[in-house]
Amino acid sequence: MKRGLLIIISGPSGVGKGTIRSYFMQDESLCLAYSTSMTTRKPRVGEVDGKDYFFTTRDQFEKAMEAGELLEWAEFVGNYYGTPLREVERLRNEGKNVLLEIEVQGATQVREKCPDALSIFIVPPNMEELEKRIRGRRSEPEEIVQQRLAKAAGEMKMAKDYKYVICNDDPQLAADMIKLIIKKHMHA
Ligand SMILES: Nc1nc2c(ncn2[C@@H]2O[C@H](COP(=O)(O)OP(=O)(O)O)[C@@H](O)[C@H]2O)c(=O)[nH]1
Ligand SMILES: Nc1ncnc2c1ncn2[C@@H]1O[C@H](COP(=O)(O)OP(=O)(O)O)[C@@H](O)[C@H]1O
Repeated sequence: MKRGLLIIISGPSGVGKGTIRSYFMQDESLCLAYSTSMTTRKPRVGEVDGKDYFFTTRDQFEKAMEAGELLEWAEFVGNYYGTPLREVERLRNEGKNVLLEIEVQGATQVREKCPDALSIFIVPPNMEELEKRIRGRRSEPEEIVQQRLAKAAGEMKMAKDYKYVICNDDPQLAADMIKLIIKKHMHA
């Protein structure tokens, strides 16, 4: 069986990564599996442990890191985030195209380890719209929103390292473009 692709999707907090994903994730022809990350961030209302993230303590996270259980990891606005390696390998060996929704430092680590990973960066139409979206989500206190927005400008500079850059103006259109990109690489 052909090994599945490794697909990285990055973009600043609030750009719409999760929203876009909900438009294409269930498309069976893409044969996708979402890699659930580990994080020390507290769950948001409605987030499910083991589905959205594996919510964990700093201590447990550091143990996983030291044991070499993570494909990549990074600290983002005061919390650790990382990708459990074993599950990614298992799914790819089953032929699934594995989607990593990770920030820019982690993406750099994955590209170094897996140069054939397919990478996509999502940008907002403009920074005012990004601010509107992250505030509109009402998931973080003001202080954290400020920190995430302050990080966004630096993250946008990393877009050049990605194979594709997509603007999330209309989420359906952005999802359709991602579908086309994945299909092209599946049949390459
Ligand atoms: N490096 C890395 N980044 C991750 C991982 N999981 C999530 N992230 C990124 O961490 C950042 C913060 O995620 P989160 O707190 O869920 O906020 P959101 O992206 O605004 O919904 C986002 O850029 C995520 O893409 C991971 O396993 N590794
Ligand atoms: N194209 C879009 N136009 C307007 N609002 C959007 C668009 N895409 C996402 N949103 C909204 O922006 C907010 C952040 O989206 P989300 O998917 O949580 O971002 P991310 O996963 O990148 O942090 C949500 O409230 C979502 O409904």
